[in-house]
Amino acid sequence: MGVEIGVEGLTKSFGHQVIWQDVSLTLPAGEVSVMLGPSGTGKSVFLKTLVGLLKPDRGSIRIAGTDITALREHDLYEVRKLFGVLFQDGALFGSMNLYDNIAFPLREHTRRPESEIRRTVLEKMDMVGLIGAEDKLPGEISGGMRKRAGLARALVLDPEIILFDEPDSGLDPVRVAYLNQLIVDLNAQIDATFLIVTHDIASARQVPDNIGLLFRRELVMFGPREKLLTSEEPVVRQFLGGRMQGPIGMAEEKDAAQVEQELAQLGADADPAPPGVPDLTPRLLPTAGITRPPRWEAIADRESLRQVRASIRGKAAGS
Ligand SMILES: Nc1ncnc2c1ncn2[C@@H]1O[C@H](COP(=O)(O)OP(=O)(O)OP(=O)(O)O)[C@@H](O)[C@H]1O
Repeated sequence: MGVEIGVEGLTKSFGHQVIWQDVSLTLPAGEVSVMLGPSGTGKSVFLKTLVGLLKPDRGSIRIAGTDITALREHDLYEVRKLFGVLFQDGALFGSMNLYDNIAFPLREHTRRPESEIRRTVLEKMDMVGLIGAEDKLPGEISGGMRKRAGLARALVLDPEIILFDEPDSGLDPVRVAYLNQLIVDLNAQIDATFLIVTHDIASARQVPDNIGLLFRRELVMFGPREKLLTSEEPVVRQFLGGRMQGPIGMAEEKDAAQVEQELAQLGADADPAPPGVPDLTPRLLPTAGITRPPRWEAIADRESLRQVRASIRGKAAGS
């Protein structure tokens, strides 16, 4: 069922620049978590720290019970095998066709025979809908296909944890919708813990079990999707509402006086999500036909219960 990642008091700086400090959270085993935050708040740095590519200044990262911040490079190499990472641009080798790109980790890290490699590569290409594109070069396919090829490559070593660095960047809304469905379907099919870094609020509303928000060098909040989506914390509401009014400024945080002035100007009426009114977008469920593990059955039951309640409330309000 994937592995749990426990982060405690994590701090990272480059020279005098503190990126974030005292970050504590638990990524529950097998669940999908999303990390949000304005540009430059250190989301990619967080992913790189989790996978051991960057060393934190302080704090611990427990993966399957081991604090990886205390490990030497050789042992970290073993831990990294637990991870599959989907980099922003798919990070494919431009001169290799998709088949060889996807086979690459298997040829590098295992001694499996080519027949077995072939079976695994085709299985993962099938999972991401790329069968038939084996001979294509990365330069010959669309951005969406490159992301899916990157995802197939992240899957070949059967990772326990998959990190997605802005999987939606550079994709049109329709491709983002397909990719989100693919992420949910994969989570139902494989036993892995997912962490997705994204700017896309629509994805954050529909896809994860948990949402976190990095801002002002801190983890403002991390918790179940429902908690964040109904939060009245100003930073969370501004970010999830995609609004200019609030503590988050164009280049950096605004000063308190400016925030007060804007909120006063805005007035309660203009706020699209007034306090106390939960805006719960329905959760994206695995495609029909995919066998759901008990975790997803429970999510689907909760979702249909929520829809029944919403329709009863709607009828009561209309009568
Ligand atoms: N290796 C490094 N050395 C020095 N500074 C770095 C390094 N890597 C990242 N930074 C700095 O850390 C800060 C956070 O960068 P990061 O890419 O993690 O932000 P982000 O939240 O992922 O941004 P975006 O949403 O725009 O991708 C930036 O100021 C960046 O310049």
